[in-house]
Amino acid sequence: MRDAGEQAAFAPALPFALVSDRETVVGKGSLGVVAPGTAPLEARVRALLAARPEGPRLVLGALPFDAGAPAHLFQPAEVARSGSRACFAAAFPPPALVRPASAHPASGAPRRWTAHAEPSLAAYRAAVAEALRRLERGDEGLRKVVLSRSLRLACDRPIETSHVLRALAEDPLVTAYCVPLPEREAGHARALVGATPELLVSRQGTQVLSRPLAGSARRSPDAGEDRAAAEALSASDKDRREHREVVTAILDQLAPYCAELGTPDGTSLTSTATMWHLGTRIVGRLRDPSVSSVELATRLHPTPAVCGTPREAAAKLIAELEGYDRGFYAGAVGWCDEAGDGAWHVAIRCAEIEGGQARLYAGAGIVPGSDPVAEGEETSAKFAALLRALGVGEEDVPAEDME
Ligand SMILES: C=C(O[C@H]1C=CC=C(C(=O)O)[C@@H]1O)C(=O)O
Repeated sequence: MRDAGEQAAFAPALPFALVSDRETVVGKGSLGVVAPGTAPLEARVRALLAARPEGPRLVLGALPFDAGAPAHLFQPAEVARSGSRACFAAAFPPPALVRPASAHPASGAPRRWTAHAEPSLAAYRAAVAEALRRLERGDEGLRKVVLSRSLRLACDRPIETSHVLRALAEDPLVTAYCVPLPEREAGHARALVGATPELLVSRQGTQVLSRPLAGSARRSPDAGEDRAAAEALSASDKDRREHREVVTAILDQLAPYCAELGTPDGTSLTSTATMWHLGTRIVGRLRDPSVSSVELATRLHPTPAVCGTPREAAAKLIAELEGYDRGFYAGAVGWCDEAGDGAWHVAIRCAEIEGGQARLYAGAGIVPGSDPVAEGEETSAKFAALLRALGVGEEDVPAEDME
């Protein structure tokens, strides 16, 4: 574990950004990092802000999937916020030459990519089949588990993260994000970059909002097929069960904190440029306005949209069957200010980029009745937005890993 001195030396190589039509937050530089420790994260956030009264009154960053691993939260040296995308263009100006965002305008010759799946699609299907056996036996009361796989990409030159972020932010239905991470090798900028459709929790005054998603279908460029995919998802009992696990868990976790709590619109279809999902808006009013957005995020995370139910049994099965550390994938990215207001988005549809390497992650919720082939196909569909933003062609990924 790094000590507090090293943490404070964090020098982000690129800005932090959360970008959507509703809210954009851009942070540059770092005045200090929330120290690791055993005190609750919200107390450590307050301690950092109290120690540096000269800086912006908020922290930005990422929470890892494993709630026991250290969070990466820092106080930026400068921050810009807007209720639209206004401050995004100023921090990430579009390149002078107008070409498709995925063409990486500064790079000259076309980029060459190599890709391999880790685990392979075949191994992922086998893991899903094993999870189904455990679910059907009811081991440890298991009802749902979310299993992921990853794609490792290597480029013949450094990946231009800001181009990737701009390309992801073209989808108006997602929150695009870039979280600079501490470098592991000098000069190899490292960042978590993605485009999530899912809000873990936001808090503004006493208003609490969560918008969980679970249940998915690939979108189609053909309007008829696209509508049919949406209707099949809406009617799918398997997907509705998968979704209900998430909504129930979030309502249960929020109930002790809220005077009013409900799902005023019920469950409905929602989409990104590449996927359909089932979504539910959960709204609440806090009993105690001193409960911060970080505290709410750490209580809710990991929801059954990324882990499963019961939480501990699902996390154990994920560790056994996935066999890799998810890092910040399936964690949360966001911000929290001194008053406790803030927003935390589920860190999915993302890649960890480091120099010329990118590791993409995608997962799918498994419940009794899931099909290993269909779940594998769902993870392939979830890679599509990132592959497009990186400028990686389907032909660059081994066909047997992208069916
Ligand atoms: C875990 C992921 O998606 C979650 C969010 C929406 C729909 C999901 C699903 O249908 O399985 C997942 O729960 C991911 O994209 O890696």
